[in-house]
Amino acid sequence: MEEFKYLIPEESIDAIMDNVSVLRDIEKDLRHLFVERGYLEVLMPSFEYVDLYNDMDIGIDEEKMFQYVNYEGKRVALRVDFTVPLARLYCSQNENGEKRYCYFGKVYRKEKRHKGRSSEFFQAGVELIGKGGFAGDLECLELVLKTMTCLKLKHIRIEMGSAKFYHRLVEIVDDERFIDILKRRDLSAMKSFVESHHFDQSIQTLLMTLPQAFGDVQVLYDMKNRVEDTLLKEAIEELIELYEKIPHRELLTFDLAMTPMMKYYTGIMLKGYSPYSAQPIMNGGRYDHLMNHFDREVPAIGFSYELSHILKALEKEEEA
Ligand SMILES: N[C@@H](Cc1c[nH]c[nH+]1)C(=O)O
Repeated sequence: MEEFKYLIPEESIDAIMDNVSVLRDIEKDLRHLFVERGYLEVLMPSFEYVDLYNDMDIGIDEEKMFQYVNYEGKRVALRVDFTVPLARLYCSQNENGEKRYCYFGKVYRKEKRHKGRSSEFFQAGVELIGKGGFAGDLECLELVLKTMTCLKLKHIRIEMGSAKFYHRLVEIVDDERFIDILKRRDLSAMKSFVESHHFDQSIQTLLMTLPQAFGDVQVLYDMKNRVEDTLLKEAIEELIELYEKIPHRELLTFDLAMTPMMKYYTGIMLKGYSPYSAQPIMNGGRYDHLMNHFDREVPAIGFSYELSHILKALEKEEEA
C-alpha cells in the first residue's frame, strides 16, 4: 500500500498552487462588475437530482455526472451546470419579470478517458432572466465585452453563432449525419453528403460554404445574400443588428457553423477564445425555452467564464 499512498483518482488532477491570487483577483474584478450592474450573487447547492438535468435534456450525458443514490432511492448528481439550477430557482420562487444572477463555483463533468484533463470546472457567470430579444442580447453582449479587462489576457476573441440558425438548418436537412459533419467541418464529407441528397440549389450552396463560414462581419453579409429561407435569414439578421449596435466590437467574430454546446440554446451563442487555450474560455447564449419545463415562458440569456482555462492561458501567454 505504501507506494500507492500518494496516488490520486484519475478524476483529480493536482491542486492549483500557482497563481491562485491571480484567479482570486479576476474573480474579484468580475464580481465587482456583475454586482455593479445589478446581478445578485447566489451560492447554489452542489447537488441536484439527476432527473432535473435529464428531464431538461441539456445535452450533457448522464455518464458525465458524478452520481449517487440518496436515502429516498433517488439519484443525485454533483452540479454539472449552473444555468439549469438557476432556472429552477427562478421558477420555484415564483419570480416574475427581470432577474439578474451571478455565481462563482465549480461544475463537475466526468471525462470518458481523462488524458490529464480535469473534471472540475471553475465557472464565473451570469444569467439574465426575463429579458428577451434584442434588448437582452445587447445587455449580455455589452457585459461580456466589459469583462474583457478583468481577465488580464492580452489576446481574446469572442465568437458569435446562432442556435436559431443551427436548429432551422438541422430541420431543413433532416438527417442526423449532418450534425457530425458540421462539427468536424469536414468539407469532403459535406460534399458527399450534399451529393447524396436532393436539396434545392440554395441549400446545396449554403451547406457547401458552411464549414468555412467564420470570420468578420462580412461572413454574415455574404451568407445573408445567399440564404432564401426566412428563418435562416432572420437568424443572420439578428447577429448583424447586434454587431451594428454594439460599441467596442473589435473583438467580435462570427461562426455560422457553431454547434450548440448546450441543447437549451435558442438564439445567439457566444464563445470566448484565447490562442493559449485549446478549450473555450467562455460559453454562453440565449435560452428562451428552458423554463417551459416548469410550465413557464421566460426568455433568458447568460454566459460563464471557465476560470481554470483562463488561468492556464494566462500562464502560457506570459511564457510566450
Ligand atoms: N451554463 C453554460 C454557460 C451558460 C451560462 N448561461 C448560458 N449559458 C455552460 O456551462 O457552458
